[in-house]
Amino acid sequence: MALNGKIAVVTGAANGIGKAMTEKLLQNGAKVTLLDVNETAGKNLMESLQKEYGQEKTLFMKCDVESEEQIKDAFHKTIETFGGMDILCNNAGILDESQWEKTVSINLVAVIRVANLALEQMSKLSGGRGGVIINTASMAGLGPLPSCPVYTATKHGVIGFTRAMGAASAASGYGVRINAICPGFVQTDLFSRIPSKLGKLSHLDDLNQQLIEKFGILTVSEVADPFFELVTDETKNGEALLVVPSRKQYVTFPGLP
Ligand SMILES: NC(=O)c1ccc[n+]([C@@H]2O[C@H](COP(=O)([O-])OP(=O)(O)OC[C@H]3O[C@@H](n4cnc5c(N)ncnc54)[C@H](O)[C@@H]3O)[C@@H](O)[C@H]2O)c1
Ligand SMILES: CCCCC[C@H](O)/C=C/C=C\C=C\C=C\[C@@H](O)[C@@H](O)CCCC(=O)O
Repeated sequence: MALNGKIAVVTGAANGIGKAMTEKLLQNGAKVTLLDVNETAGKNLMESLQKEYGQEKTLFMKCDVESEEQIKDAFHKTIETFGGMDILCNNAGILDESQWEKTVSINLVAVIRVANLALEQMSKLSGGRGGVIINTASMAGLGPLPSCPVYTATKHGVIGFTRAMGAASAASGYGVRINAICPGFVQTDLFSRIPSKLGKLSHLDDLNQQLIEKFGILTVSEVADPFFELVTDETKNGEALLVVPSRKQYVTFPGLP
């Protein structure tokens, strides 16, 4: 999928991995709507990107992925402004074991809500032109992080949803590929805040340090390249792509007996 003229929406676009996804998409010719609750960071980034890529290439909207109304407004504004919607980067997420309901609400419920609302716009069966959805899961969606069991659960859920929804989309003829990117540890604000976000399991942070030693830490740019492969490789659907400093790997899952 060449990106010139393609139109993307990125949630959690103002910082971290979402910001890197946004920049990668713009570098390759796409137009991008940036969505984030952090209005200051989002507006500052949009102004910077408009100077680099042109006024007509980016749009920022303050948007809380927990709000169905705000997501619907963002998709309608994207289509009104740019003329369509081809790519969704379902990326916004938090890690906060002391606010576990909010973590589930943002990391799983909202990922499902945003994907379903995007399919209403993108599916060829409802007047869309097809495209691709990339859900941001995590290595914690493939193996447990004892210090953050709720976060682990949400990311396992994102991978299960991705695999099932990708199969459903193919079987239904939506024309929309759905994949998950599963980064290991990535140097971002979320990563930096972890020790203060573990709640009653904060005594287990030393286990995290052991895992960080084992797997290393990615830069956001190191996530952007494999992400771009999931966007552009039209053979990829229902995939979970693990990314750690030493390797990237399409995960194979045990089949049903
Ligand atoms: N940093 C890591 O080690 C790592 C590894 C694997 C996966 N992830 C996942 O990558 C995604 C991005 O995380 P990050 O590390 O870049 O974090 P980050 O905190 O640096 O950036 C997340 C962005 O999402 C925004 N956001 C948070 N809640 C939101 C909401 N309700 N609505 C809209 N925007 C919201 C924040 O304002 C922020 O700009 C998350 O889903 C996270 O779980 C992170
Ligand atoms: C406490 C850090 C939270 C960061 C959240 C972010 O999503 C990053 C997660 C990164 C890594 C998670 C690793 C989980 C590892 C264990 O499940 C381990 O058992 C997996 C072993 C897999 C292997 O190949 O050995």
